Amino acid sequence: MYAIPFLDIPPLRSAAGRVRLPGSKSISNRVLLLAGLAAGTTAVHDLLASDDTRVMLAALEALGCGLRRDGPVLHVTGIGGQLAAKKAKLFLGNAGTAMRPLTAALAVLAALQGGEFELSGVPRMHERPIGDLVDALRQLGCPIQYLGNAGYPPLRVGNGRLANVSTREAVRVRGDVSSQFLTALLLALPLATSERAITIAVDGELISKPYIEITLNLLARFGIDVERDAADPYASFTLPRGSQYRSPGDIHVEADASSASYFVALGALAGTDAPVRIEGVGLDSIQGDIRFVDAARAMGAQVDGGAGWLEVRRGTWPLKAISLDCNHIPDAAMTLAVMALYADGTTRLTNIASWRVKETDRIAAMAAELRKMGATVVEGADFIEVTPPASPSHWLSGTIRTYDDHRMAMCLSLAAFNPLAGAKPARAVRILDPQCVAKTFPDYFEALFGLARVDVADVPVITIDGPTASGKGTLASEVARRLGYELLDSGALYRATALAVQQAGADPADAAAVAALAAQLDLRFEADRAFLAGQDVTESLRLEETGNLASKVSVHPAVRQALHGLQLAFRRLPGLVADGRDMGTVVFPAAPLKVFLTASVEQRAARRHSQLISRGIPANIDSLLADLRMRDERDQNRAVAPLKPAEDAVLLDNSGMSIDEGVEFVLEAWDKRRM
Ligand SMILES: Nc1ncnc2c1ncn2[C@@H]1O[C@H](COP(=O)(O)OP(=O)(O)O)[C@@H](O)[C@H]1O
Ligand SMILES: Nc1ccn([C@H]2C[C@H](O)[C@@H](COP(=O)(O)OP(=O)(O)O)O2)c(=O)n1
Repeated sequence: MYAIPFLDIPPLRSAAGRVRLPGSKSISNRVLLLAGLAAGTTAVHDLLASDDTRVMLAALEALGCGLRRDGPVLHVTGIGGQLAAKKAKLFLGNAGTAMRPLTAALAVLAALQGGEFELSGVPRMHERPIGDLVDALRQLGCPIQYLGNAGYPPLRVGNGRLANVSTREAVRVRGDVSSQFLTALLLALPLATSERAITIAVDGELISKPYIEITLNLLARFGIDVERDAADPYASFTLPRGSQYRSPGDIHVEADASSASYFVALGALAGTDAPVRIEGVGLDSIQGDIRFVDAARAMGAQVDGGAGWLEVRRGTWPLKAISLDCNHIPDAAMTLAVMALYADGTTRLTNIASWRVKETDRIAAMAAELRKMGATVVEGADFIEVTPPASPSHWLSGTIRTYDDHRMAMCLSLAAFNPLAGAKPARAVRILDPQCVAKTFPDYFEALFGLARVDVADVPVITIDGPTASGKGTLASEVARRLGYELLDSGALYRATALAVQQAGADPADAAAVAALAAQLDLRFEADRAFLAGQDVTESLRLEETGNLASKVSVHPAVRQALHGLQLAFRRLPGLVADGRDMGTVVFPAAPLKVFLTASVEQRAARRHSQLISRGIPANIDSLLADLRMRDERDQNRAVAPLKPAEDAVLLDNSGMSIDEGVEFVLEAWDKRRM
């Protein structure tokens, strides 16, 4: 996950390959609640790991459910319909799929068994309406109190005493604001069927019907068959008398069909040479958003699929503008709004009023961000109309706000596509707060970068060269972390070559022998450790002795040549920070930002001294100073790729600077370049 303030996505050109998607959020949280209410243990496979499931799991734990991880499987032992804890305060973040059903289930349990629970969330959750659900639960006689504004969380359900739950009359609930209220009642009301069946009657036209189908499908998996009226299957739902949640034993969570929409769109936009293959969800999905596939086809995508897989290529190009009622695919429809940037006319998406009460007001947010890309957008209470930029030259690069909304971030990342080869100016986008994708798809950007193809010249590189102990490694790794970029510590390659020379007992002066070892270097980096031929060399790599030997073997042109390709391969999405001696002069001569880092030799010796001492390695300042001078001398005066600033390098003497000041200096210089 990119836990950074912003992520710059360079111009993307095409896409191909395979992606396995994380589990569906809607299915995950419904399954968790049902398993938590049922008696016995349910083994949940492929559960989504995300912010929204984490808050649900924390809530279940607080309510006394047993949770046990066994590799990828989560075993949930439910409370069997009996409150184990009668009081709890539950924080539910921004997870509507946790807030609504837990409100309903706990309101019923608290009324029947005497309990008191507080449910709260992040500020945005406290702006998302829940009044219609509360009204429905109050009809049953469940005591519920608003702790903030009437109609919105936070809430207190139950008051510690038993209440009379009356189920004679049908419970009426509005269906035209959010289908999550109906889902919440369907999931919770089996708890109140001991005396008689309960009917839920829907007022108004039910929106997001496919989500109700998911709910009914999962209830059936847990042994509850909801009765419906054949003539009007969305008008009322009856839970039979004596309904009991029965664990199915094992249950698999399908991959998220809404998440699939980004990769279906990717294939439609950029699957030019080979398809984008999506695994974990397919044409057999129980999720309504799978019907996004039809919408994508209507825009021109070529989609194949089967049980648990989809393959998407570009078909018609440019895409065809469409006009579509999106009631059946409310979440995935956002992806259509971004595909509309690449269409041959105006795309109109209607019946999307529910966008306004999601993680953010998605109609307003989408309109604002698409305009930044150069589109013309008209918005109404329940529709959006997107007309693409007049021509590629009207496309704009931009900074995308994401409004703490995972789907805004994922959709708008697709705007980084530049399908017209060589179109100038190429479009890049900056995504603010990229970690908001953690709500449903923590590794979304990694998955995108795994499929996207670029012109390698478009992948930005920042080079940091300088003498030993100037702080290159420290500066480079922090700059890379802050930008979410890859890191190349080129010195480590020369150091690993030095170790290989040592192990082979080769002569460091024998250029051909050393170059042969460098060419076959079996070096692997894994979670901050380095392995040479399978052996952990993290510590020996950093020894001064190794650095000095590296300096000696690196004078041979053949050795440098042998390591050249390896270094270039580090230039990957979304960008690279490379540190060494010749990053700016030889390996990445066209890098848009080159830093030459120096500090006085005395300072550097002192830094190295304290670095070694802090690692428990004995060191002597005088001999370090002598070694450093010798190394500077050799690195600066060798014939090939000597240590020197590139002509266009920014010089940074950090003798009097803190590490943070150095980092800020480079990030500011980078931001200026970007302008
Ligand atoms: N202003 C500074 N910038 C970077 N590093 C510094 C600074 N001041 C002290 N140091 C310390 O200097 C030591 C050497 O830094 P390192 O990154 O290993 O250098 P290099 O990669 O250039 O050999 C580290 O312990 C680092 O924490
Ligand atoms: N791009 C590079 C990086 C390192 N080298 C050589 C020269 C250096 O003295 C050694 C060790 O480099 P390294 O950057 O790991 O050393 P320091 O951390 O600066 O002490 O490798 C090089 O020739 N070219």
